[in-house]
Amino acid sequence: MKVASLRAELQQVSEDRESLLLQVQTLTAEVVNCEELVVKSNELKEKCLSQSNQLKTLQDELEATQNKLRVSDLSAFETKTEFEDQKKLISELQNRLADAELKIIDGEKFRKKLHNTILELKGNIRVFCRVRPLIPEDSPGADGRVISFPTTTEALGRGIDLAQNGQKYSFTFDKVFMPDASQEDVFVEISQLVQSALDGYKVCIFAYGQTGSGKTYTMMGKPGNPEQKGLIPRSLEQIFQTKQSLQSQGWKYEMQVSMLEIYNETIRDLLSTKDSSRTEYGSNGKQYAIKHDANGNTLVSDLTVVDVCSTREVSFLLDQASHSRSVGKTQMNEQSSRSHFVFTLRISGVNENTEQQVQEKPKLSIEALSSLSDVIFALAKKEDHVPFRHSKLTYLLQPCLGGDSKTLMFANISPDNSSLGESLCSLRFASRVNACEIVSNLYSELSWVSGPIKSSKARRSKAYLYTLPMLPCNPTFAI
Ligand SMILES: Nc1ncnc2c1ncn2[C@@H]1O[C@H](COP(=O)(O)OP(=O)(O)OP(=O)(O)O)[C@@H](O)[C@H]1O
Repeated sequence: MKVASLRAELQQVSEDRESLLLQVQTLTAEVVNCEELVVKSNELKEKCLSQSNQLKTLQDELEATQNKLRVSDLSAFETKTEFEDQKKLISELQNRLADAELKIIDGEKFRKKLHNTILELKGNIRVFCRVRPLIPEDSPGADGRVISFPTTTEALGRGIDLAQNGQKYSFTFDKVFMPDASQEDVFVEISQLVQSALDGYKVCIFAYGQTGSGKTYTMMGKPGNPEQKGLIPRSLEQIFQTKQSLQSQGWKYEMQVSMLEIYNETIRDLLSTKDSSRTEYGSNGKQYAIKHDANGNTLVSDLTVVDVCSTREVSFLLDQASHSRSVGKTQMNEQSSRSHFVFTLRISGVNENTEQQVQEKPKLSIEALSSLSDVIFALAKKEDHVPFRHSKLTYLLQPCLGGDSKTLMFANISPDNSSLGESLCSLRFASRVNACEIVSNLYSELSWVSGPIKSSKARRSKAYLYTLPMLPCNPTFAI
């Protein structure tokens, strides 16, 4: 019984053991599972931690970006406001600029008017006297003591005295240049006239005097020596510089040059491309007829007119003309004093902004020299008939002696005593010309002579620069 009970018990124990073993197995498997789960859980934890870190970073970044966005929004707003302000300012400045431009245009018109008034007050015909220094070519023993320059307040810089046979002859001009006056000193005095040419007025500058008295030196200067450049190159430099600076105000200028020589009543085109050395003087097949149109304008037919844009181009043409003159001189076999050189610059300007014009209508006429005195004295005596048509030269000068035009005559004087007679003659003639100032203004009112020369919109302008040899001494010039 006991054995049976023990067996039963053993059986039970073994069953329990089996069951427990099974449980152990199950639990072992579960433990393994659990361990795996713990590993996984740890991995997940780590992942979670890293992701939460990432999330944190992203959140921080987001916040920073949002901050930035807010700042950007703010600055965009500020920029927009600033832009609007700037736009307003620009529009304000544009209005002010337009006002200023109008004021400049008005100011420029006013300046032109004042400038012209000043020149009119100075006289539309002015005479400058220039005494050249003694040069090695002067006769041996020559001295300049026959000429002196008064130092009284009224005559300083304007007076010149000549002593002949114990007698003193005194003259006063608008300006007297002593022998030491530089080319620059002389140019300073005429630069206002050059400005007038740019403003649309006809300007005529001519040099008068005996041979060797310095006409060419005054007008052209010494080639190859910049300090001794004459009035023509200096005027051209001023004209081209002003042309450049006026471009910003809308002005566009066009310049044309012609150069001719008159010898013995014959006109010679100094810019003709036809080789004049192979032809007789003045007879290169062209007639150079002087024509007057219905408006009273004068033209020289067939004359070469060259468009120029720079001083270099004009220098080239001046060289060409000078060469042509020297060829002509050889043909003439005469002293240069018998020929007259005429340089003409035509200036046409238009302002694209204001549609203003400064324009010259072709008007040129040439005639012989000796009639100049007849014309001047007829003007001085206020005679009904002024003999402009008597000579080519006075035809040429006709537009320059009336209306708004400005004429400047240089009386060039040699200083040596052997030239005294001719110097006296030149100064007497120059004095008579000087006396014509007021008559010139009077003449502008005589509509029968030249007709209207100016309209409010368009003006002619022309710079004439001449060298004229001396007129024959005429007792009627005596003062
Ligand atoms: N102001 C001056 N200073 C220095 N030299 C001068 C001056 N004026 C003239 N001369 C010199 O005097 C000489 C004669 O001058 P220029 O040739 O200009 O005379 P001109 O009146 O043109 O003569 P022409 O009528 O014969 O052509 C030249 O050698 C010139 O260089």
